[in-house]
Amino acid sequence: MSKKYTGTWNSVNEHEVPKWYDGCKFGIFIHWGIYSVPAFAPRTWELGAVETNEEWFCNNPYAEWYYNSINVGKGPSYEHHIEKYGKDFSYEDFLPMWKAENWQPQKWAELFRKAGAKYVVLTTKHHDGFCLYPSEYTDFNCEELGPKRDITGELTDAVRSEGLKMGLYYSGLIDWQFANDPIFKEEDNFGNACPTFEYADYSYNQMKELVDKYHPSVFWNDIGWPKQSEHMMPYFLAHYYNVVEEGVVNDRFNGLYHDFSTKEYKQGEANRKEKWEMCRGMGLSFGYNENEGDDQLISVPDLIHLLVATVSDNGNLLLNIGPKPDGTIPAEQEKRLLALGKWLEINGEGIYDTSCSAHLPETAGDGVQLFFTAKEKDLYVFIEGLSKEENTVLIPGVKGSAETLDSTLNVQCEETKEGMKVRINGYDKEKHIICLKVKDGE
Ligand SMILES: CC(=O)NC[C@H]1N[C@@H](C)[C@@H](O)[C@@H](O)[C@@H]1O
Repeated sequence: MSKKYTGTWNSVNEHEVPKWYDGCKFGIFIHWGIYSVPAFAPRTWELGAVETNEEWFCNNPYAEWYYNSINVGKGPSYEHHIEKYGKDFSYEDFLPMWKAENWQPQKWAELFRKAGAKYVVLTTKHHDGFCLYPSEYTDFNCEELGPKRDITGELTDAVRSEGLKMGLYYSGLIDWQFANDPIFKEEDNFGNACPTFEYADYSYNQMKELVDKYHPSVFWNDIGWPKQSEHMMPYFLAHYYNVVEEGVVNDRFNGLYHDFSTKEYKQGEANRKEKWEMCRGMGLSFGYNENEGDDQLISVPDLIHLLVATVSDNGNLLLNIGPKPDGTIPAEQEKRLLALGKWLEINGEGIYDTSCSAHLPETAGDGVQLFFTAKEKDLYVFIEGLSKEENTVLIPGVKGSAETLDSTLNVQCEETKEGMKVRINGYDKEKHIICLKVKDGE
């Protein structure tokens, strides 16, 4: 008999992070919307690298912020809009250009599976207020306008048919259909972006309809929760957990509640003692940005490093893709997903369903980095920075014998008083980070 939650903080605070979420380690974030049509933002900074002040909001690298980037009336996106579309061309005028004519949700889901992802999170309503599902509370949605399909419903079915979990993103506190003064700095709006009871009711009803229609395994709220309905939060969470027993939520609920905490690019803190999730795009944007070609995206080695470093620190990686308006995924993004999947085919045993090891990451000389994960008593050692075909690496404080997850490598182990000395033959740089399994090594 599954636990029944009541609408009280005492009750929902008993909720624990479900094992499936901790074990999944790698998910795909999808930002797809009207903003995918102009697909424009300047390539400036990673979130968290600079202050989110006027300079940030007038040079916003997030292409999904296009509405605000033209609403501020200055900066590269505004100038681009005036030059390319003219000052009388509104954001909503892009809607008929979002046709999704080549969209095949099953192909997306197959790609995510091949990438080694175990869950997906789709934007159902981003800050522009456009709904990627047939909401009962607004006609500003993708069944009535633009693609004229239930994007959320079709993708949810395809993702689940490929054996992945489906999560939904909702912009809880910013909705430019309700409040659209230009945002020049975070404190202007984020704290109280939509300050009406009308919006509080609207957003509560939409979040509940998303839970009831799609039973999302992850409810990924963004920005925050309306102050006017904060007292309703435990009721929503109790309803969500009662409807979706395996449900899990992030930490963007006004700091009042979370199952897992989030980092976004450089913003946010990770504490390995609790479950957290890193989300980022492959470039500086979540929405598709035509200014981000292959050379501007994170490299495959850096992507594999990000996954290993995140997982070894008790995190999940939620890696974003920004599809084009026709429903295709940019080739440079697909290439990276497939490369990650190829690496995970060989090394996934040291990633999926592992937990944090007592061993902390450390350097092993000659620029070699070590990362660790554990699975019951077995220890997995990730070795980054090998360069030669033949390498000798000392793994301090580790005893026993190691086998490599990559069967094309040859590994000999020698126990020394400092730890395990391993000789690795057959390395080449296409292998990126390699993984050794040390039976009973944890
Ligand atoms: C830290 C924060 O509030 N980020 C908001 C940010 N979240 C990203 C996943 C994207 O959806 C951005 O467009 C959004 O502003």
